[in-house]
Amino acid sequence: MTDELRKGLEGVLVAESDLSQIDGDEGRLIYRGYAIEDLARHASYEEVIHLLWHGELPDADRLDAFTDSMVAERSVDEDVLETVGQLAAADENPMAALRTAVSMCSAYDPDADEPATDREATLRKGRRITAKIPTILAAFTRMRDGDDPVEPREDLSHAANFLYMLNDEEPDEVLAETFDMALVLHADHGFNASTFSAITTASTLSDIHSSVTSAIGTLKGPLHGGANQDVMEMLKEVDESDRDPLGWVETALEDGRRISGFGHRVYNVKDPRAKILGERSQELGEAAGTPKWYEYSTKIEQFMADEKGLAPNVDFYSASTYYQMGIPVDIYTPIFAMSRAAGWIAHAIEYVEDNRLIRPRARYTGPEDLDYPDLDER
Ligand SMILES: CC(=O)SCCNC(=O)CCNC(=O)[C@H](O)C(C)(C)COP(=O)(O)OP(=O)(O)OC[C@H]1O[C@@H](n2cnc3c(N)ncnc32)[C@H](O)[C@@H]1OP(=O)(O)O
Ligand SMILES: O=C([O-])CC(=O)C(=O)O
Repeated sequence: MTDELRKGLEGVLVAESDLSQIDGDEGRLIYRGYAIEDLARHASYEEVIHLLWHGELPDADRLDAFTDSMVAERSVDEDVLETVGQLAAADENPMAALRTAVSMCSAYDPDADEPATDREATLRKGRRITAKIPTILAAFTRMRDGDDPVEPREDLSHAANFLYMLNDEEPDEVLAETFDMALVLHADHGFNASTFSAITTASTLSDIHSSVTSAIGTLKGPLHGGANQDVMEMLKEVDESDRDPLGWVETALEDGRRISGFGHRVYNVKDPRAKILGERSQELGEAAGTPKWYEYSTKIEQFMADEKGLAPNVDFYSASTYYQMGIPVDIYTPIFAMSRAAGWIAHAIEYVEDNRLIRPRARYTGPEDLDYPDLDER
């Protein structure tokens, strides 16, 4: 036992994993050996899920069978949809609504009672969770606007089907491909905070719905996945202020604010995902004649590098990319969850295969040897 205190578990090695590797000094990310740049360019989200869950990129037949098995699970039980509608009517936070709905899905899962050590049952449950999240999120978003949910389609990819269910309109090729790429980029990232939550829950041999529910709650925070929404709110604030982005950021830093989308526990350089999303944000802005979001972003990026030595993380350029795709700002973080579900499930399954209960300790700094006072003496 060591008494060295590592706040935030920084740099502490707690497990071995075949899933993803991050080189924080070189700005490199790989999923099971494949560079994120290659996967973003060539792989669909379905291929990446297969890679993470089954250890290899599928051949064409396997990909078809895997895609069909995901498509078959897109519909959500009526009771869950009704609850989602109630949460929408109550104007619940979208991440909180997703957390509740995913948790509720376990009541309707045919494998709900199978033990966590049953890998195949956990995979089936994980597949259902991953397939249903887009349906839940699209329904929630529509219902709070007073619109009816749109039934999933079987002939569209995971990414295109979500945009279709969100807008009741089939997305064009650029939108579908951009969204698919965003899902690929967010699918896994080592032992980040939400994945660690998922694993901590899994390490008690609890079920995969509980792991994903824990993880959604963890991703929601502004220091983690919640930052993508904050970035867009910042860019809009800059825009509405009519100030130069540099002046705006300078004031924010002087006020002691953190600039969302910058800094990272592992990357000391620009996040490779931010590079890819930045290019896409620029392309979308040029195509739509709205280059200002990308321009604000690059100015802020330069300023943060010069003044703070901090580089953008994945959340910085996903924000303007989603904005230019017409996606509502407060569902950016649930979209992150939609993708990361694949990584959470992969890690939970991998961890349980060589399980050890996660249970660190804290150094006690409170008082000792107090005399217990009677109620009327306090
Ligand atoms: C998908 C993701 O989760 S990516 C991360 C998304 N989160 C964000 O973008 C939120 C903004 N970023 C941050 O708050 C942090 O950079 C984190 C939480 C991501 C990483 O934090 P840590 O590794 O714990 O670094 P820590 O918080 O100790 O910061 C180190 C120093 O950089 C500063 N710093 C870090 N990020 C920022 C930022 N975004 N804006 C301003 N200053 C920052 C801190 O103030 C600190 O300075 P100090 O030593 O003078 O006090
Ligand atoms: O790895 C982290 O700490 C945060 C992150 O970038 C992610 O989860 O994608």
